[in-house]
Amino acid sequence: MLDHFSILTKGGFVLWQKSYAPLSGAPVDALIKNVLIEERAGTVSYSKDNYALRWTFANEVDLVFVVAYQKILQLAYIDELLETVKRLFLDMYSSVIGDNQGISADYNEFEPVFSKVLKQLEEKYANRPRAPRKFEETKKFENTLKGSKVATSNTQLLATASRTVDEDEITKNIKALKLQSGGRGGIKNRKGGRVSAKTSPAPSPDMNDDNTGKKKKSQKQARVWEGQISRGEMETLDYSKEKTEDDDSLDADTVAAQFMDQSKLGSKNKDGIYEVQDVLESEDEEEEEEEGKASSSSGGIFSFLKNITGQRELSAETLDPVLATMKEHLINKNVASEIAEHLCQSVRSSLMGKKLGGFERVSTAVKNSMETALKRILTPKTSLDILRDIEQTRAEGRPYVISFIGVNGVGKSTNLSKVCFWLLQNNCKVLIAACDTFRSGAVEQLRVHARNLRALQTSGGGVVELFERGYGKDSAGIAKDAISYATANRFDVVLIDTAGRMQDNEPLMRALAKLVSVNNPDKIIFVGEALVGNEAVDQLTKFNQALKDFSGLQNPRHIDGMILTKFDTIDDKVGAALSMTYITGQPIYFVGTGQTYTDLKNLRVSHVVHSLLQN
Ligand SMILES: Nc1nc2c(ncn2[C@@H]2O[C@H](COP(=O)(O)OP(=O)(O)OP(=O)(O)O)[C@@H](O)[C@H]2O)c(=O)[nH]1
Repeated sequence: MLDHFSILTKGGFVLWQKSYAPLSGAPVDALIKNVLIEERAGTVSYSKDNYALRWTFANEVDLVFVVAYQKILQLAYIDELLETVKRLFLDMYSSVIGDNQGISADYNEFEPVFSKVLKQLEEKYANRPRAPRKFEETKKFENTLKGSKVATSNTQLLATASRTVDEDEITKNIKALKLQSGGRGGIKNRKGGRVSAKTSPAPSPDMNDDNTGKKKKSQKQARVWEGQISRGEMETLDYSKEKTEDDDSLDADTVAAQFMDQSKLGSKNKDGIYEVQDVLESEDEEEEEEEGKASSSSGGIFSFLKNITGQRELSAETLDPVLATMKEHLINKNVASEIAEHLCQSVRSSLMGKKLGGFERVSTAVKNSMETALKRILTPKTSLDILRDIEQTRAEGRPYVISFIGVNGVGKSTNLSKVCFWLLQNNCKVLIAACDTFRSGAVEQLRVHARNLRALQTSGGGVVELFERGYGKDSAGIAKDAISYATANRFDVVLIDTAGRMQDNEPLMRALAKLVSVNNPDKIIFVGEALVGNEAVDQLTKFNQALKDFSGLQNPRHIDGMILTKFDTIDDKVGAALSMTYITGQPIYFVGTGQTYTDLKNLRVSHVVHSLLQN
């Protein structure tokens, strides 16, 4: 028995609903928020707490039909119920569902119709062989069907009645299994999701230079992992006792000349807040956008779809070729293929059955729908105003804590330092906690940054200090000590630098989850390269999973946002911005655009959407 059926407008207004049991935890609201609004409608089902939810669209009138039932139940009639109810409801009411989507109409007469349909379907399916859910069951089921008993007595039943549900269910199960075994492996093996850099990295000075005028031979030394370091080495590397303050005599102008680009400096807004620059739109971008608006089917933006001509009603036949082109286009822009597929499915679900007006083309409808979907995904759902949050924690008498996490070499330390520069420009007192206790050179790298930033700030308002305890020690403990020190000494912000780690390295992921659960930072920022392709899905999913699985907390934390680095190397292949936002549902706080402290920028949604959709 099902628990609930709703008929809603796509805007979330309920036209008609029927509940057979009180619903706990608002599963339909969760479906709207997490699936329909987040452009995940291309998926076939959604589960929330104990409920399974399925739905179908009537795009011609912008309605959604949703059914909720206990997920332990195997209700084979759900698909047929949804389709039948949709057909009958539209037969009865399509004339009243006009411009205001039938919000004021009375649907009481639908109640007996619905009940009758449900009863008939329940009876019809009661006598069928059960469609299995798991693959082992599917196999058994297939064998049973092939076996003499069922084969002789149920051949006809299979050929007719079962077709709509059981066979489809079996095919779906088998397909799902293939996807599980092949799909995930595919992502992992296809590390080559990377795109080649079209523009070379900015020829700016390397921030890892020790400022002596000589470049280090190599930027990094070999990583020394926990357990491999000898006691002697550890003592040599433990700088916690001897603090080197003598380097504060650096001249601000010299450092500025090397590590800042005046032309890239942000500016103060009317409230006196220092804001970093926006990623610059390409010179002809705005022009093209106008062009695209005026004539989206002829040249310029979206012309990659232009050869596909339109027809009156959108069907699988008319939509699929356009969506296939769109998917390929998104993948070429470096969107993870899995996500390009989900998105196109979502757009497909929202367009099927829709009637095209006048001379509207299929490609224009797909383009418009995709543009809306991209904007919806990329628009931040939480505030990006870190400075306001800092004000709040300052009032609470504690520092605001941000931890920077991510895989190796993506630019965590460098971009942490750029964020520190931005905070210093906003008069904050910042403590950098050197919690990469694994890679030799990591602490010294931060020391150079802290020294440079201090030098740059001699005329500014902020203050920066480094909290370091050397190598080989528990990073969670060091972060804790740093936060206590910052609280006692009235720092506004603690920036925790963590060791880079691969998402499959369980011991290191456990250590990260511990750092997070012990210190409960205000923000967990994932630092990821804009170059990453399919690998983005695996990295973010596994980092989030580890924070959940290894935290030991009842309410585990997750990634709160991202910094996308090396944005200067990707030209218009901005797909990683979309992939990362789609997977986490969290915003991109900044993008890194080079190797100086002024190479930190804001990323505008319009810029990403435009770059993704232009030729
Ligand atoms: N072009 C470009 N290079 C960057 C950017 N951000 C960082 N880098 C460079 O990327 C390299 C790695 O940066 P790090 O900050 O050491 O990376 P990390 O993630 O801290 O490294 P691990 O601690 O080893 O995990 C350095 O050479 C940086 O200068 C960026 O936005 N653009």
